[in-house]
Amino acid sequence: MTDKNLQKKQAAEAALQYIKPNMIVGLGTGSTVSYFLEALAKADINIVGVTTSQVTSQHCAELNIPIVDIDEVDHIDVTIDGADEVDTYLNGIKGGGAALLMEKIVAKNSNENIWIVDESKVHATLGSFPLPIEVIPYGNGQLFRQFTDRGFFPKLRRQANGDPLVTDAGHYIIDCHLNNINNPYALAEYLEGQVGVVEHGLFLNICDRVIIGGETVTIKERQKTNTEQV
Ligand SMILES: O=C[C@H](O)[C@H](O)[C@H](O)COP(=O)(O)O
Repeated sequence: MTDKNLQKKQAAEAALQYIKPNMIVGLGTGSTVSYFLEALAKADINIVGVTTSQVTSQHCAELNIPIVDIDEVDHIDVTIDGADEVDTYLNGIKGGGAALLMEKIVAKNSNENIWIVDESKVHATLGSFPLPIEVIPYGNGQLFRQFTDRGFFPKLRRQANGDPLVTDAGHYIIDCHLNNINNPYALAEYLEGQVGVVEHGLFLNICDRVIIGGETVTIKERQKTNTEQV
C-alpha cells in the first residue's frame, strides 16, 4: 500500500470513533470513503447509511451496509466524506469523483460533517486541485466560453472514450484550473448566480472536523463563525 493510501486508511479508521449505534450516517464517495465503508462493515455497528453516489450505494450493497433514501429520513447524524483539497479554515474542494451535487445535499442536511483525507490534500489556500462545476448539458458551451473569458482555464470532463462524463444526476462537469482561489466566497457567489450551473465543488463552512492520516493521525475542528453559533 502506498503512503497516501495508508494515510487514507488511517483517517478512515479514525472516523469510526464518531459513529455510534443507531445513527443515520451520510456516506460520501471516493477511495478514502471506500476504506471507511470497509472499516464500518468490519466494526459491525448498527447504523443506516444515506449514500452520495451510485458507486457508494453499490459498495454498501457488497458490504451489507443497510442504506435508505435521503427522503426517508428526518435527519442525518453525521456524514463521513473525503475531499480533494482542504484549507486551514476547513473549507474545501470536492467533486474529483463527480459526486459533488449529492455530496453537498447530504452534507447540508447533516448535523455534523467529518472529512477524512491524506496529508497531500491539506493546503494553505484552495485552487491547486481543479474546481469541478456541475452544469446542465444544454448550453454548457456558453458557460465554458464565459469561464474561459474569466481566465478559469476550463476543461470539460470526459470519459475514457472521449464522450462527456455524465454525473449520476445527468449533468456535465467543467473542471476549472484556477491555481489559487483568493476569495472562495466571492467565487462561490458568482458561480451560484450563473444560469446552467447546478452546483460547484467549493464546500465552504460545511466541514466541522477533518481527520488527516499520517505518522500520527491529526484531527482539526472548524471554528464556527458568530452567525453560525447563534
Ligand atoms: O466526487 C468525489 C468526492 O468529492 C471525493 O470525496 C473526493 O474526490 C475525494 O476522493 P478520494 O478519497 O478518492 O481522494
